[in-house]
Amino acid sequence: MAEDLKQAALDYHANPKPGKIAIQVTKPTANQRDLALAYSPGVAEPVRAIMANPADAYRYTAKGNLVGVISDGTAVLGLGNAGPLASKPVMEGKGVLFKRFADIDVFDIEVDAKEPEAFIDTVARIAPTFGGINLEDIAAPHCFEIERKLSERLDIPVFHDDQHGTAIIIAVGLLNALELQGKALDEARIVTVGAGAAGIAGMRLLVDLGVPRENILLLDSKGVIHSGRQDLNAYKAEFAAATDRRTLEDAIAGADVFIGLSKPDLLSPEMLRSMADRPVVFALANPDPEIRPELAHSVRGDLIMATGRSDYPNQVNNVLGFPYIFRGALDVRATTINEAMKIACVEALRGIAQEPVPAEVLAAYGLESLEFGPEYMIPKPLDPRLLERVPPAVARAAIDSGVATLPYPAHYPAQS
Ligand SMILES: NC(=O)C1=CN([C@@H]2O[C@H](COP(=O)(O)OP(=O)(O)OC[C@H]3O[C@@H](n4cnc5c(N)ncnc54)[C@H](OP(=O)(O)O)[C@@H]3O)[C@@H](O)[C@H]2O)C=CC1
Ligand SMILES: CC(=O)C(=O)O
Ligand SMILES: [Mg+2]
Repeated sequence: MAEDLKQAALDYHANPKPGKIAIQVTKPTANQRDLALAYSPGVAEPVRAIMANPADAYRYTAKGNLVGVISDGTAVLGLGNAGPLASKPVMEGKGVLFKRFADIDVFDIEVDAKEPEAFIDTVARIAPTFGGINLEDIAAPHCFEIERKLSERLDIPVFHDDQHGTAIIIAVGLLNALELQGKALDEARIVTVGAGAAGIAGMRLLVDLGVPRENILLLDSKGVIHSGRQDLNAYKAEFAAATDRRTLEDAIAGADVFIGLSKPDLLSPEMLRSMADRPVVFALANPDPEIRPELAHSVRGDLIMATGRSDYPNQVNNVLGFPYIFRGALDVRATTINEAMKIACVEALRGIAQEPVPAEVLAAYGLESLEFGPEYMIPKPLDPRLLERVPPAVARAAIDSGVATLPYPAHYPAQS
């Protein structure tokens, strides 16, 4: 990152007051009567109502529009185990995105828990506060157990964003990028570096969407995940390939797609040169991608390139997913976020990128024109159509798949 952007980022977070998000009071507090309603004695009435009928918590408290963004700080972006305290700017950032894009309130919670059980117990104990739990930046393999056990224990949606949010956006981007490159999803040879939360969930969703497992080579820090390895956890073992290829250099030769969910600068110019014609390169590590777009474009002119960042075209980032998935899930009070809801989100997002771009999106990005193509194959985060289209698709899928407890919202489609 350029030095001036680094300093600007620190200033942005520090001034005019520290952090990026604050709490707002939503009811009058001007006089004695207001206080008598807000607090004692008035507050006892909703307490009594909720004691008699727990569902009244959704009527009388902020629970129904409140998501817990919760991390243990073990996989903060691509910066590794930064710890819970240093994860707080990212968690506040997710809160900003939830609020800005889907009007969802967030408490960010950073938990100092070394073991999954301690983390699970902490989240389960505070869960009554929330309408949903967004787990963030929790390293594999603990993230899988944490999400599964919390989902079993709680009757509100529990969603590990780095797994499913990322997987959904990768699928959207890949479907559109392959279409532009004239390649079929079920024929493309895919090499993914990073077999953690994002890598495993991303590949699982692609398999669900029709990618043959044998078309995927997955790599971790030790190289290709192959059937001869004795050091694989159960999640990596799902993708163990019968192959002689061992390194990224071996794996990438002739591949159609590179997906990076790992660390900076792992894809060299020579490796990029060795890929098939018209490749797709998603270098998604944040903040520094597996290959810089400037470098990639200087190596070959026939690629479609995406990063996870806001300052390049084609931002493949879970910001396109989690605000709208939770909006749809909360609005029908879904008990979980299931595969049908994820796939509905993929379809809704995919279509938006293929349609004409509204003037307000052009204005937000300082562009004169933009159309579906190599430099625009996924919607821009500031596109108001995201809120209009994605929550309805998710809500409908929740209803159709039987996990909604409220009917389709009368006020849909939501407007930004
Ligand atoms: N653009 C987006 O929307 C998103 C991007 N990401 C990015 O993906 C990356 C991973 O995140 P996440 O899955 O949550 O983290 P995890 O900690 O769960 O997984 C990290 C994975 O990266 C692998 N890895 C580390 N170093 C190397 C290396 N030198 N070569 C190959 N593989 C390596 C690890 O290998 P091993 O298993 O051997 O330790 C592990 O499999 C981060 O950079 C993050 O910013 C994540 C979510 C969303
Ligand atoms: C985008 C995101 O969630 C990550 O890089 O971890
Ligand atoms: Mg994350």
